[in-house]
Amino acid sequence: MSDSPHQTVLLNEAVDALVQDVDGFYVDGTFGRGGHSARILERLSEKGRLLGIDKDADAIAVAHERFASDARFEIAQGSFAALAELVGARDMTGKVQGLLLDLGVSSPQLDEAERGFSFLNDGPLDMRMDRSSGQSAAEWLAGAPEAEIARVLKEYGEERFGKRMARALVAARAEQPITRTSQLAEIVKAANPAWEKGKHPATRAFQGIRIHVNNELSDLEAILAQALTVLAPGGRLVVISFHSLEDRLVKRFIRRQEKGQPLPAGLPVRDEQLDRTLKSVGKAVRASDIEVGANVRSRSAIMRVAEKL
Ligand SMILES: C[S@@+](CC[C@H](N)C(=O)[O-])C[C@H]1O[C@@H](n2cnc3c(N)ncnc32)[C@H](O)[C@@H]1O
Repeated sequence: MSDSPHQTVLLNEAVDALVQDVDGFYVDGTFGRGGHSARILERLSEKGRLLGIDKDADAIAVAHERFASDARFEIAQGSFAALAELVGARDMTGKVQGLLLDLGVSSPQLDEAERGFSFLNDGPLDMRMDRSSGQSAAEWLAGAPEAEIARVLKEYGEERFGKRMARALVAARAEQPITRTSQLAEIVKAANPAWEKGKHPATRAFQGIRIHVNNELSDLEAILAQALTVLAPGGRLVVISFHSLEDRLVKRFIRRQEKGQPLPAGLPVRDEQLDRTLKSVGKAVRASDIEVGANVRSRSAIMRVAEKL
């Protein structure tokens, strides 16, 4: 397991927005290395409780090590898409005071070559946050039809040369299986005719494949819907996203819940009959210049907060 640290992004901003009741029950859906969790626990009283969730066995090991002696804390291994079940099993449905999501991968996941997330460090082409289930990136690339690869690169990687890269990957795998991150990076790099300034030419392709392999967008959609049932009235949803696809999902979800059920125009409906479930709190928050200077990963972070009505 990598012992490289994870620099927590928007630490004060997220925890300030999240914790409104120090005796409450909170969920950190993306435990990572516990940066946000540690700060939440500092804020909570003896009565407060925190449930951490992570897909990654390394994160779970850190949670046991770091917070074993804190009776207010509990960790669950699995996808945060199982939120309603995890909260229900603790008899806390409708009673959660705050749910935090700090999406994407942690620095240790990226830095450890063996995890296969990085185009900079050569390693086995894995990219799974949960290595005990699902297909690795290498397994997926070995069998996926060209059109599916192109769609993943284009939709999830927002890679405009997705089709061209998919063609190159299919041609390359006919010669030799693509099993290393360096192989993937080289093939994609050679198929990229217009390198963006300041960006590795394989950045978008790696992002797209990672999102696909980990079901990142469908997990996010699933947990957002469940947040409405687990949160208590006044409870907060705090989401930190790192790319536009995630942020768009979060922004649209909050907007839809703020507006309530769409009704035919002209119906004589009072405001309170609209079935609104959330109200957004403040504007989207970005990392300060000081934070970006100290941690380049925070540059793309955007945090949105909403409160259950
Ligand atoms: C950016 S890191 C969180 C860092 C954490 N806030 C900290 O300060 O240490 C994201 C973590 O969420 C986990 N993760 C991402 N998607 C997940 C999902 N759908 N279910 C459970 N864990 C997930 C990853 O394994 C990773 O450990």
